[in-house]
Amino acid sequence: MRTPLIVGNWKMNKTASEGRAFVRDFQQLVEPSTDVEVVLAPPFTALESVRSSLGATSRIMLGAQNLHWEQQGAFTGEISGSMLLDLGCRYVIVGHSERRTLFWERNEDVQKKVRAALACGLRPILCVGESLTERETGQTERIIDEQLSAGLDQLTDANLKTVTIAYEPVWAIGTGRAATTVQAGDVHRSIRAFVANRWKDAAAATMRILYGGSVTAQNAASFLESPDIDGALVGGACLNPDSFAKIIAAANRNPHS
Ligand SMILES: O=C[C@H](O)COP(=O)(O)O
Repeated sequence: MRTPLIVGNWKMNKTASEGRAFVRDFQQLVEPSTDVEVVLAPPFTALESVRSSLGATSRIMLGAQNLHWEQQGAFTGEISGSMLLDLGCRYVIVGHSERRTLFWERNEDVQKKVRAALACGLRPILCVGESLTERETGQTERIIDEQLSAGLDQLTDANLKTVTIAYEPVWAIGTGRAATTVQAGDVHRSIRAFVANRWKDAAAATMRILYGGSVTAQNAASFLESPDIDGALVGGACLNPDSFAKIIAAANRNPHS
């Protein structure tokens, strides 16, 4: 049984006080049941206000959008996993395509970040996905296999169990042009097969694979009905409490076994 996971990646949006206002409205619309896990991933500067607004008993979890691979030291402007853990984060997004393309993160960097997250007890959400050119030139599978090979390299079974993969075709992010459910379903199936071949069937069976890229309240259900799509990594549509709550409701209606 894979519990659906819906993650809202706020990217560089919302101040700390806007984060408080979001939580106030959002909690009136949704308090997740045991059938779906919900993670809010605000910018670093809003983590504390979101955490305190959610309250100690909320089932809604906190995630971060990035971390540095070192625990501490002379890395001006960076944030470590243990700092995030101390702020109440349970999840951290690693290797988002915006980090890879705008901030030059390489597979080697992503690998170090996944390991650093696991070492301090955070659950990494490893993002993979192809660009439009890579899809059009038939390289989707190769690119994703390389990203998975680097990100999951040498992880123990216990560690693999706490990793989530997010498939985000770069051409679908923020464009309003989501992948079709068939396109997403095909890649999700091949990610699961890759994990099964390379690691263990058991790891592949329990690993959650999220779809991300122009997910909306309108199209979420069609993705979540697909047997290999275990949730969503949502950007634009998570910034509005109402549309994000509707995406969560779609996950609640589509439990996977
Ligand atoms: O992390 C979220 C993704 O990049 C998707 O963003 P989007 O829903 O705005 O396309």
